[in-house]
Amino acid sequence: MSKTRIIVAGPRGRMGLEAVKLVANEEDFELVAAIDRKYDGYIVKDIDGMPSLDAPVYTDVEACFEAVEADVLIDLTIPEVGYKHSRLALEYGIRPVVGTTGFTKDQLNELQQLAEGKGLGIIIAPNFAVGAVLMMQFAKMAAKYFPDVEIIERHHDQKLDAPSGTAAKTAELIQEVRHEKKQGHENETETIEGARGADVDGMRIHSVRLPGLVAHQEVMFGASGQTLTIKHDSYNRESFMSGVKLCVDEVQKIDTLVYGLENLLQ
Ligand SMILES: NC(=O)C1=CN([C@@H]2O[C@H](COP(=O)(O)OP(=O)(O)OC[C@H]3O[C@@H](n4cnc5c(N)ncnc54)[C@H](OP(=O)(O)O)[C@@H]3O)[C@@H](O)[C@H]2O)C=CC1
Ligand SMILES: O=C(O)C1=N[C@H](C(=O)O)C[C@H](O)C1
Repeated sequence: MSKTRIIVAGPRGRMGLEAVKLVANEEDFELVAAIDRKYDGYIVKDIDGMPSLDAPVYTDVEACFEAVEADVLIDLTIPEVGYKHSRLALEYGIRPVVGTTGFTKDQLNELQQLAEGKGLGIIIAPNFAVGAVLMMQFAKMAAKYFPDVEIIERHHDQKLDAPSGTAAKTAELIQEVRHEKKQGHENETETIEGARGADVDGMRIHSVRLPGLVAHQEVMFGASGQTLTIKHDSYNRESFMSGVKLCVDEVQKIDTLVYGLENLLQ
């Protein structure tokens, strides 16, 4: 069987480096290029801290897609760049697996249309950790019975987007089963702006950013005389890699956009 030919965008990042290591360690995967904004013309193994791989590095994405035959692009960058990479990848017949968070609904719709037009798969997964996906699913189940809910996500202080993609996705899943409800006292006021967090149909999202954290989320439900808390912690970035591998395998079998790893789990 031939190997899956993979391009990683963002290879020096916290997640990108872990993804490069995954590709290096999987027998069925081959790194055919990396997209990096600083090391144009290098070979991956010549960049400090990278595994010993001979794949070329490109800064110009189109030049990369023109020159390199690839099956899958793994994107772990920033939203504007990840969106641009995904569009171009689809144009070039390469299937994107996107971990980058912060895409807008319009961007998701556009990518879905493009993927379907081309008959290609694309997977956008706000969280690749299986435990986090289960946490979101359990939260959705609980929200049917507990409409009062606050999401508290905690991340390292280098994270750019707030709320996290996982929190946004959790809120979307809860919205599917929860009727809009303003929580808290009807006359509550914020004496310091933002004290009650972000408001999604009346439910609240709180984003904590501190050094020392990796990626953590609690979904807390309350009802008369009881609370229920569903919690997930990622203590390192390896926790995301089995999900990345699953997405690389699955994206080659589909011809539309899949948003969320839960859609791939049996
Ligand atoms: N789906 C999931 O399970 C997970 C998703 N994420 C998401 O993945 C993304 C990356 O996270 P993380 O690895 O922690 O972030 P890092 O900041 O560590 O890495 C981001 C990478 O993107 C590159 N980059 C930044 N700006 C540009 C640009 N304008 N053009 C090209 N490359 C650029 C950076 O290069 P440079 O060093 O030069 O800035 C770096 O290599 C985030 O959106 C995060 O939310 C994170 C963890 C899990
Ligand atoms: O930036 C991160 O670190 C993470 N980003 C994703 C998100 O925004 O939900 C996934 C995970 O929480 C780690």
